[in-house]
Amino acid sequence: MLKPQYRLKETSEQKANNGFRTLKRVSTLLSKQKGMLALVLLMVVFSSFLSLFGPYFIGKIIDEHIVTKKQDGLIQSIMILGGVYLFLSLSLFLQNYWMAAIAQKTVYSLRKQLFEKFHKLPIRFFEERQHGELMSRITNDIENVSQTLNSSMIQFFSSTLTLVGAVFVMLSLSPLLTVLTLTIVPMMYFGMKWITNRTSMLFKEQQRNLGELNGFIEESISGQKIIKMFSREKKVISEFQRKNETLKQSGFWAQTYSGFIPKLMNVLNNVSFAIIAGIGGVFTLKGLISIGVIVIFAEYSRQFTRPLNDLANQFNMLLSAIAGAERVFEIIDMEEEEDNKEAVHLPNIKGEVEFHHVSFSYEKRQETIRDIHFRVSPGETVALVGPTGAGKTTIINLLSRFYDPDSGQVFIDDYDIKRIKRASLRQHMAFVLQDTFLFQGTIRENIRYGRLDASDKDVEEAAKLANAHSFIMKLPNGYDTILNQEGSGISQGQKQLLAIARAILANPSILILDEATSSIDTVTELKIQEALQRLMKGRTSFVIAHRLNTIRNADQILVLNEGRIIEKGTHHSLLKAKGFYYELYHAGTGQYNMS
Ligand SMILES: Nc1ncnc2c1ncn2[C@@H]1O[C@H](COP(=O)(O)OP(=O)(O)OP(=O)(O)O)[C@@H](O)[C@H]1O
Repeated sequence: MLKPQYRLKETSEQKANNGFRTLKRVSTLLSKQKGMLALVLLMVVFSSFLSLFGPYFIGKIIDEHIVTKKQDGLIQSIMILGGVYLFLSLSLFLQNYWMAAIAQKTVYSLRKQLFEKFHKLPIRFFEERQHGELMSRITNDIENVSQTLNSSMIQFFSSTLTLVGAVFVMLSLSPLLTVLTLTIVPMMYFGMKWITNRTSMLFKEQQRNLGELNGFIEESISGQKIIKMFSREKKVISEFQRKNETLKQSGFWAQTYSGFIPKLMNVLNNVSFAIIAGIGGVFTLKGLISIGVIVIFAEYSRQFTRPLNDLANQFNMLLSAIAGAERVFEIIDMEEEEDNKEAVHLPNIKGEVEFHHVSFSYEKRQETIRDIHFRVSPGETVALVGPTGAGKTTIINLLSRFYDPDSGQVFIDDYDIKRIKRASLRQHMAFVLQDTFLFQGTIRENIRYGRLDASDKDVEEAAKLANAHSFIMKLPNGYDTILNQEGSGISQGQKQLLAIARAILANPSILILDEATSSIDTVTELKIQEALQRLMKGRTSFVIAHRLNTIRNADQILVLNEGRIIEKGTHHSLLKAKGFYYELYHAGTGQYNMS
């Protein structure tokens, strides 16, 4: 396995640049919904204004009606105040409603793009990466972006506006009291810095521990059978307890420190209130400001400590969403497995295959196969044999264009397969592999995967030819029995019969068969052999062979060792030659030992 190559080390400057670029890209995505976005921004401005105007108006009411005990117009003012808060609520509701729509549309299209991209990437991409990690990009990372778009965008703008607006109004009412009230800002900054320095480290540790614990849980659920087989339950539970304990410890400290934040904000709010009440009171007595101004200040100071706190939180969320979006874009930008511009559809073919001096390596430093050269006539069966790692699967990978040769060519009926559209090429092939992959769905749907437009009758016909019909009919719901991905409920051999039915339905000219190494009961084995004979009849078949019977019947045996074809011929001619094949055949106790 290759190591993932996308984790290149970045300098901090590159990181900032990338972050900025990602942000720009997200805004381009958002700008597709300009109209709605403009409405949201309008509502944000409106609500920020109203949330500043409310306290200001309360202050005015106190000065004009309460302090002076003048009742004229008081009712009207209170009604206006009621209206202000009503519209404030309405504008908050609307901005959330529209923003949720924008965010969901954006992540919907991002998710769609990413999923479609997965299907355009070469198989190499998936072989080089952990599947769980790829899945987390389409789930966790996109969710991260979604949450930030949903909440942080609005909060970011409204916090900034409220903050600027509050300071501006406060300055216009009493510059001196404003400066005194703002003295808590540096205290807040240093206090928050002290806490976040500790929490950011602890949260990372908590995430890491959580990841480890989740990985361990996943592993022990999927490995339940083996755990039970070896009676390792106690060991697994004690290992789990150790990881759980570590998570508890880091979680405890992360929560404890981050729990200080609201306490600190509370203390500082009280300090600012004390400053405003105390010093504001003195100013009022000296006639410098009115009582209403004290009320306005008290209310505003509450309003700007909150946005300051929000902004810090939003910034953290924004950073993690950028990281998420970057991981998503990274895949969206990857080079696709594209067909040649002149690539053609493969018409009906006879099934002649030729490898013309083909060499290939998965990794640059080591050549996997070298100068592979052979020709197969239509309808022939070719057995690929050789020790493990000899390159048998690689030859199949090249024939089906999961990879392309570094040099040399592969021909099907005189078409260089590089000039054939991949999908068209694979339509002429069917695969029966060791590990049959079943999708969640009915048996009928799973067989129909071979040819989607096949009728129920075709499906049953194929199942009969594959010797699968009788076991299917014995299942409680027959062809409508639902299988899960693991195909639990049916045996290994029965899974292979289903794979053969699929291949029969696909009716390919070229067949690729990776024989199972696992032993299957003799009756099922006979059924498989019989079904395979029917399937292979009249088709060019490539068999990664493990069974003596298959090899004996092959028209051609290619003996591979260390990436080269070292011998070629039929079973008899190769035995007669007394070379590598002969050695393999007689290896050890005279048992057949091909892989
Ligand atoms: N995706 C890959 N990336 C890098 N190296 C690979 C990859 N797949 C296979 N190899 C290497 O290429 C060589 C040939 O592998 P291949 O799978 O073709 O062997 P094989 O003959 O099919 O073996 P087996 O019988 O065990 O399946 C091996 O050394 C293997 O380690």
